[in-house]
Amino acid sequence: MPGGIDPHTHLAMEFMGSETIDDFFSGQAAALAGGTTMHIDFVIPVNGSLSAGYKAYVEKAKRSCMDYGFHMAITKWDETVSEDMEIMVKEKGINSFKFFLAYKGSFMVNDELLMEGLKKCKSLGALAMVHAENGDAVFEGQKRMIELGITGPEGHALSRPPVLEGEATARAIRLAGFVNTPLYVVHVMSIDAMEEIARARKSGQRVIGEPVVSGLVLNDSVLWDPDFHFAARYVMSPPIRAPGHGTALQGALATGLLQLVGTDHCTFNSTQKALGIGDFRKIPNGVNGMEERMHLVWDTMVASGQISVTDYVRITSTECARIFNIYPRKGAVLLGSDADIIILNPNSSFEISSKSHHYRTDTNVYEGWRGKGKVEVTIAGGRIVWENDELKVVPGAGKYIEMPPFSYLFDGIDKEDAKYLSSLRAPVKRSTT
Ligand SMILES: NC(=O)NCCC(=O)O
Ligand SMILES: [Zn+2]
Repeated sequence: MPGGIDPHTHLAMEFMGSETIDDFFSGQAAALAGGTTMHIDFVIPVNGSLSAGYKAYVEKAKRSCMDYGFHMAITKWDETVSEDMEIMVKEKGINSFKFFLAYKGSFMVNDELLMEGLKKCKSLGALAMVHAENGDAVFEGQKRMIELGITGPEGHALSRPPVLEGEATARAIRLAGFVNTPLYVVHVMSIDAMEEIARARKSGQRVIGEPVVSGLVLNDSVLWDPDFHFAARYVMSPPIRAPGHGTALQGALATGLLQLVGTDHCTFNSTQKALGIGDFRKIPNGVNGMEERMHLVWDTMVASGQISVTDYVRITSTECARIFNIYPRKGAVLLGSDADIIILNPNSSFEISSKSHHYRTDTNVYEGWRGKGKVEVTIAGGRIVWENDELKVVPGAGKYIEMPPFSYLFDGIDKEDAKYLSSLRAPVKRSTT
């Protein structure tokens, strides 16, 4: 089957101490256990420029073992950002931009900035992505928890309940509808957000929903664990939800209400997570998933009989390639495609442990998980790169994949816009006499 494509990881959270960059480059094997291409979110610190960030990350990515592409996060707005976006799309092969509706005081954008970004994305044929949580309300929720004396990791979940994810998802969807441009909702973690996406799609709106492995297979009980260090490992945003959300998200994937599975891989080690002892707001957000995605989705959804092998290929590979406009080069085994192929043995089993994983980080949120369905061989670009649990490729072998704008999600938007304009019955010609 075609190799996995991870639509969403966080390389550049390294400026916050994340070790993801090492997982990706030095840890090498992580994503090759079934993944052949990854998509990296690349968050520029608020005072940096898009062009400078791009240059820096292109340089680092030269060490990559696997093919990769970039998304870029937009955290502020001015003429330079707008011009840089244009350069990124037209000259650098970036066709998606992420907007954070959460993280008040750092990455968060307000509605005005979001709309500027949506309009710019539309004009460039680039896909707007949103981290959908109401950042102002989360801030309020955090204050409430601290006032109640709730300072541990459970305060993280309690301060940003599903309703705040649902609200931001609905708002982003409506604003994207108002601008009439496609929208991609990253890390959908709750029924509330999923239902907003499903409703919008039913009405014909161009909205894509991406749940992530952690949200599909874990539940929030871990955040109530009496051991701070254990609980803190699971802090990510939006939070891992109460039992019931994950199974509903699996059902939505199975029935096509949600479209593809990401990881939002963004690891922090125990020392970094311990920064939040006594104040959950200081626990760096993020969990692993890059190395486990293909195995866990197979185990929980295919081995359990919930979806077919064809569906598995669609949600782990093909749909991502189509959305980011690199199909059929990626996401397919066809004449002329990149020959990215995995051989997954449904009868062999896997076990996850921080002792054997290929990340730099010292913990694994899926510790002890055993399951069925193991990727035994990964072929990238026609060459075996992973076999017998061994990496057979050297840093630098991965290629940068340019992603052209105007994916299928933009088909027909011009006609819809023309229809809208002709529906206005305005301006009304009036005589002033
Ligand atoms: N998701 C998460 O907790 N960490 C990565 C940054 C983000 O996307 O929120
Ligand atoms: Zn995010």
